[in-house]
Amino acid sequence: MRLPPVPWSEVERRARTVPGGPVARVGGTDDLTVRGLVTDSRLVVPGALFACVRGATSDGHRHASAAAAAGAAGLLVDRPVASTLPQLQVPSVRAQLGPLGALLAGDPAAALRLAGITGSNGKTTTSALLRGVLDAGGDCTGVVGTLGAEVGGRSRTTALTTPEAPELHQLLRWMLDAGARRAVVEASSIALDMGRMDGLRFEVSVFTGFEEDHLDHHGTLEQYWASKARLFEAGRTGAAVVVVDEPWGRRLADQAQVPVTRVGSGADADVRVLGWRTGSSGTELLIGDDTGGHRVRSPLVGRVHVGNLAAAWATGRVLGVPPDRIAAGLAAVAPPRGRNTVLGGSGRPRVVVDYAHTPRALAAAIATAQDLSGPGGRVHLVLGARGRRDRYKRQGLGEAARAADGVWLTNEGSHGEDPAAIRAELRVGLLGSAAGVRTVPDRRAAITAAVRAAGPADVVLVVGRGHETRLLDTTDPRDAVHLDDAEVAAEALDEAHPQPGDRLRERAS
Ligand SMILES: CC(=O)N[C@H]1[C@@H](OP(=O)(O)OP(=O)(O)OC[C@H]2O[C@@H](n3ccc(=O)[nH]c3=O)[C@H](O)[C@@H]2O)O[C@H](CO)[C@@H](O)[C@@H]1O[C@H](C)C(=O)N[C@@H](C)C(=O)N[C@H](CCC(=O)O)C(=O)O
Repeated sequence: MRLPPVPWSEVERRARTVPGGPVARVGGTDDLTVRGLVTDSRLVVPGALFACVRGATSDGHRHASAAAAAGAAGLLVDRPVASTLPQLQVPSVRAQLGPLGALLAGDPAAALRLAGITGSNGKTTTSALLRGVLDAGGDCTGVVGTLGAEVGGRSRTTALTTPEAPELHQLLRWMLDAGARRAVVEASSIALDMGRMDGLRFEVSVFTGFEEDHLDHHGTLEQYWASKARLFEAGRTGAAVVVVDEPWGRRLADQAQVPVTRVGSGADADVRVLGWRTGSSGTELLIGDDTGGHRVRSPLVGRVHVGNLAAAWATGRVLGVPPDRIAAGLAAVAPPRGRNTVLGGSGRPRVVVDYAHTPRALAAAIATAQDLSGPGGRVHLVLGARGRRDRYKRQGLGEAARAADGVWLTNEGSHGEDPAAIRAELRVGLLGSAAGVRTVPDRRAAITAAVRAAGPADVVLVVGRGHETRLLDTTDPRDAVHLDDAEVAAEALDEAHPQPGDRLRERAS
């Protein structure tokens, strides 16, 4: 639906609702209207309001003339710029992105029931599960997160886990127009910190777990924690579902000012995991809650999903979905792309492709690979680390990798950093390890070599990139090349371990 343009005076009125200081209008007659809020001059369309955001590498104020050339109707600034365009000067442009993004998207969040999901790991899977649960309960639910945005069988790509506020509101509008009544939003700590979700009100928010990550951005673990905890403030969410199997979850549950449903395996859990088992065909768990015991089956593979499944169950209950509908929803959700994606098997080695990029997630992924290996089987790990990001994690990743039987050190996108230096830092954690460590700098070659070396009972675990399909080795995004770990693994499996049927077909052709 194309929204009507919004009068300049209304934009000004909404801007004044944001606390923090004076709003000054420079130019722009009362009959001026704007259509859409944009933060990137390269994405400006005629009639848009261009928000000049000061960033880490650039300053939107410097791109005002490019925005004007592209047809922007007005500017949102925190200092006046030399331009013929009318300007709205505010104390903080970032603080306005939520309220004005909402206004210019027709306030879609007001018509949607929202669920937010945060946690160091498990956000994407839990979002997909919750969406499945809500749809099984009879709703049409949109979802936005690391894998992009989806509603009613349609999808859109996004660059960030939680998009900048104007894009987020536009996506919510798109979902609403497609018939959604609810939306599940993945909330990254960086987004919470930068205010991308300010102004959104969640019916329920979910916490899937916490470990050290994104310290390049947050500085300290405490600040990282505080950013995540922000999602659970009383003004932002109505209820919380918290996985309490580790101290950070218990801390959140204890300090939250909203009603909390505790999820875990301990006796204090409101939704309790009473037992579980996982294998190559999926995961089964027994959950106990105030309505009794429930058997849950899911095609998702790996013990790491036990908490995600239980959290989705609990959230479904908080939102009033009956237990049989929740169970049906969880059973119907296919594994999200690159989250323990399992290939091979049936007499061939298995390959697991996973997004694990933190030490604890890697340890869990290796444990899952061990669960999936056959008698006497070995785990071959293909490991790298992304360049120019969270360097402090590398030694911990190396340490976690010691649990594998063999490690293939490789590239994960160096982003301009020296790839050999990245591998050297991973090696520090692996020092003295019994695991055989080989270095194959080219990622495609490393995956292929690991698959070739694997026996029928073995598992090759490829971690770090999961669903990602672009690999970047310079600082210029235009240099990114296509590389899909699952695609490479499937090719290597077919080449090194063809199924009997494949050979027959080859001979016949
Ligand atoms: C730390 C952070 O959130 N950075 C985001 C932020 O960057 P920034 O404020 O430093 O922007 P900048 O590049 O300096 O540019 C300033 C402004 O000028 C604009 N500009 C720039 C160039 C130009 O030609 N024209 C123009 O208008 C930019 O669009 C921007 O509005 O605004 C940019 C524009 O929206 C984002 O692309 C950028 O995300 C960067 C790429 C990023 O990698 N962010 C990651 C760390 C992130 O946010 N990740 C989280 C967590 C994921 C997880 O949990 O795993 C996420 O939610 O995705």
